[in-house]
Amino acid sequence: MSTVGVIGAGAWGTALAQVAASNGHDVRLWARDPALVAAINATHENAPYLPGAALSPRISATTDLAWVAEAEVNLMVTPAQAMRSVLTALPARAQPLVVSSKGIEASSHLLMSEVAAAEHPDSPVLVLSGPTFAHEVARGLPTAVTLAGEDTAARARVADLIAAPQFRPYASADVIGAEIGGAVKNVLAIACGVVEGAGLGQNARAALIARGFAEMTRFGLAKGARAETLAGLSGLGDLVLTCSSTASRNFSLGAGIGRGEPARALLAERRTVAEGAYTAPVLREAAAAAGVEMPITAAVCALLDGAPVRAVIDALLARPLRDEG
Ligand SMILES: NC(=O)C1=CN([C@@H]2O[C@H](COP(=O)(O)OP(=O)(O)OC[C@H]3O[C@@H](n4cnc5c(N)ncnc54)[C@H](O)[C@@H]3O)[C@@H](O)[C@H]2O)C=CC1
Ligand SMILES: O=C(CO)COP(=O)(O)O
Repeated sequence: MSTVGVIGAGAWGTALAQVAASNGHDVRLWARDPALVAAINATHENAPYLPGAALSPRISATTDLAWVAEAEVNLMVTPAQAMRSVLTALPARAQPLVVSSKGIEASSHLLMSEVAAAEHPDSPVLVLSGPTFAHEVARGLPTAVTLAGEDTAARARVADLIAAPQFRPYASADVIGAEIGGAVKNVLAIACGVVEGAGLGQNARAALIARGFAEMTRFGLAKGARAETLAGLSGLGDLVLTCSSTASRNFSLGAGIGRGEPARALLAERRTVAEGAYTAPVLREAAAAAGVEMPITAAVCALLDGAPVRAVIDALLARPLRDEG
């Protein structure tokens, strides 16, 4: 049995820790908050972020990043905008880093795998992404993910550590594609939430998923992603999941905006991260730089900036008619 490090003890990091521990591995789960660490170790529950999940005693929470860095593999699961600072503090070893967060760095427009490669050039970098609500994974419900990485030996080793009948990693070499799907779908999930909150109906939501997927594909292809990755678990799969359920933080943020609640207030009252709110403005800039049209992303940005819901929807619907392809 091995030692697996998980860096970031929110809902997803904790669920991934449980996956590795259920496979018999010792798990070192890093959090920056000593009170959370103490509570997880005392109660075997992460009550603020993953309430109700009984955690394996093989999971040891810690604030000691150097101790976690000794693990055979480290899963990186902090909020995207915190990823670089945590990677900078993480002692450099040559072991694999598995990026499991979904977002784009605001200051650099870099994907998380690019940030990881820049900070830890000797580590193989992989991406784990897909339709994975943390609370379902923690309950052991069937889940499939894309595990992307160019280093086939590292990818096989990571798959071996985390795979279980109810947690199926599908291998891919398309790191960029796996990341772009996860980052973009968070923005589109906000848009789908708006449709729900504003009461625009199921037809509109399905149209938004399909046109959002077209938007994700245009951007992904421009950045070097493969079409089949975008149509797979980490792209379309995750888009469908998060555009369909209030269990998605991004969708529920959008639903509040759609009901007319101010985005700023909704974000201020949240403890958990809705990555789409941070990805949207970065994505809009990155898309403009790549010459890619992303009208739904632009609409989400306008709504996050406080534009009235009705005006934003009317502007989207008034766009000139065009070919679907
Ligand atoms: N929750 C889910 O179902 C899934 C989440 N993800 C992704 O995983 C990443 C983490 O999300 P969750 O675990 O859900 O977040 P969360 O909202 O449940 O918890 C965030 C965690 O990050 C910590 N944190 C906040 N700022 C930090 C900083 N500056 N440095 C270090 N730690 C910091 C918080 O204390 C908390 O422990 C996100 O990118 C998210 O998109 C991916 C798949 C599923
Ligand atoms: O990424 C997720 C599921 O795959 C979680 O989505 P939310 O962050 O919108 O809750």
